[in-house]
Amino acid sequence: MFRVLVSDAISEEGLTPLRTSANIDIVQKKVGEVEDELHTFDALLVRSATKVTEELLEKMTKLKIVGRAGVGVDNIDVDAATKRGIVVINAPNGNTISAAEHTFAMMAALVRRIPQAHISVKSREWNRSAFVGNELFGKKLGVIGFGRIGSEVAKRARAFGMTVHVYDPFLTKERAEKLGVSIHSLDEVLASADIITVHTPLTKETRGLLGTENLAKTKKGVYLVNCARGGIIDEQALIPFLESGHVAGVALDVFEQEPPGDHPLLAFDNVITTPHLGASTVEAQLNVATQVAEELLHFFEGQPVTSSINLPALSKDVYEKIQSFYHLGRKLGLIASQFMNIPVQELSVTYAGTVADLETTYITRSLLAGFLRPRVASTVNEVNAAMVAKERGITYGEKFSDETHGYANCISLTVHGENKTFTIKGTHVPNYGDRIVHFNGVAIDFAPEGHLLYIQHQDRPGMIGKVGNVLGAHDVNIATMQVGRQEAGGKAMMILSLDKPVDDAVLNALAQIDDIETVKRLEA
Ligand SMILES: NC(=O)C1=CN([C@@H]2O[C@H](COP(=O)(O)OP(=O)(O)OC[C@H]3O[C@@H](n4cnc5c(N)ncnc54)[C@H](O)[C@@H]3O)[C@@H](O)[C@H]2O)C=CC1
Ligand SMILES: O=C(O)C(=O)COP(=O)(O)O
Repeated sequence: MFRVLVSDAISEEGLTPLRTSANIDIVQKKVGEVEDELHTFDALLVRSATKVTEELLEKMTKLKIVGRAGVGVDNIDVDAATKRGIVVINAPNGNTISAAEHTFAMMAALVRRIPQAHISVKSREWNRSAFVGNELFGKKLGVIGFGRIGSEVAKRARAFGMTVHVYDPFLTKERAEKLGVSIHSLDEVLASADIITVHTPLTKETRGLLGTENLAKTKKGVYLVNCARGGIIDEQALIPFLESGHVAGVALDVFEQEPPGDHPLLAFDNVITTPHLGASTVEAQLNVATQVAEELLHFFEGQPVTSSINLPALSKDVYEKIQSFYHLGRKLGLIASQFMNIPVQELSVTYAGTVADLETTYITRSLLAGFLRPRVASTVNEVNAAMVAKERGITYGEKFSDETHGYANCISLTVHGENKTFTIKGTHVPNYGDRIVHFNGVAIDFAPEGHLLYIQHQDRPGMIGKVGNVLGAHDVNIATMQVGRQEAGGKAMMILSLDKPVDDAVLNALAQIDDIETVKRLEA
């Protein structure tokens, strides 16, 4: 049974896929109301209200996944989640249209002073001359951040006869042209726009993007809209620009602190606000809740999730193609790590044959997780493998080659430690399974499964019998045995698959046999 804590208001209808699963128990409570049970939840579903801090994650010891029913994950400590191997997913496009429409509604309301006029009429006034506004038609709209929402806002602006100037350092010229907008530098947008709307995520780079210095570069009489995240426009910096009339008006759906309390900006007649309503439509809420609920189900069923913030994105189709290699990668990493039980500096993975055309990033992450697992006490999986490797000073890289050694596909892992290098190669044979085909310089063929024993020895007659005798004397049954050698009479090896793990006494007894150089226990 998986336990899901839903700690913000999430569409009931959207949660249906989770509710109909017999294996899932949903608890809809605020974090503060379930303090004693936090360690029992496998998943946490939130919107923007719950702050998913490192402290909270520390208490949720069983947590495997955080789902954000919406876009912005600035309320989630993604690094802290990644460090713990917790997947973070969001619903990136379910509320795009609602947020774009809300932005447009705010922009129109701002330039036509609709909220102020509304309050006036409700106060039994009829003062038409006090609410003369501006047209949107013919104006220049500066869009900062041209992702999903920014581009939908631009489409609507064009329909209103506005010219759109975009600043987004990650936007390609081709995409901008396709959408009928022109790309400019930030300074150009600031200097030319009659209205500026921001649609970036809140990051280190975008916090305070419109602060004193940049606000001073805007046109006198500019209107500003923030329906993205509080803090992209610096609230304190804005005050003198409103006081001087340089900024003609501001529309804010979001604040640095929500709710904003008795905020000085609220005292300005030309600041209009809504309480973070961009995504608050029946349609958007149903979309985002359904998206995260379905993703959560996939996750619990062991299927890939496609909207993860801290994992390479993987569609079901791609997952099905890489699944076998993903397991092979894990085994290669696991075995190599035990064999090289010394500090290592570098892992080099080479893909050859059919596997080289697949989404290898994910396979490498799996291999890395397999490698790190015997070395770290905490959870390590594809989510945090890269981070854990970095913390431990282990670098890794991928290469591609044509050298398949005669197999349809081949993954080769070379581990570099101090004064020692180890290479293992594996292949996946459809309908047969994973095979290790090269181990420590010797061509061999064995399945990376169960309790394995590696024995390196000199190639002499009678070695197999001697090993069999020792294992028999210790009541250890041999399931399979593979032998290989570099050359007749030279370095040779055996890989045995045993019915049970062997203890140190057995290893010591084997190591006593003449011509045996190394004995290692490997669990796969
Ligand atoms: N008010 C509300 O209820 C809602 C607010 N949002 C917020 O709207 C914002 C945009 O959401 P989406 O369009 O879905 O995200 P998106 O990820 O599709 O687009 C963000 C864009 O910002 C650009 N960007 C990143 N750093 C930048 C920088 N330093 N300068 C300029 N551009 C930069 C990116 O290249 C990207 O094109 C997010 O902050 C999101 O949290 C989203 C939905 C509802
Ligand atoms: O999706 C987003 O980024 C939003 O800002 C929507 O926030 P909400 O889910 O309405 O708290």
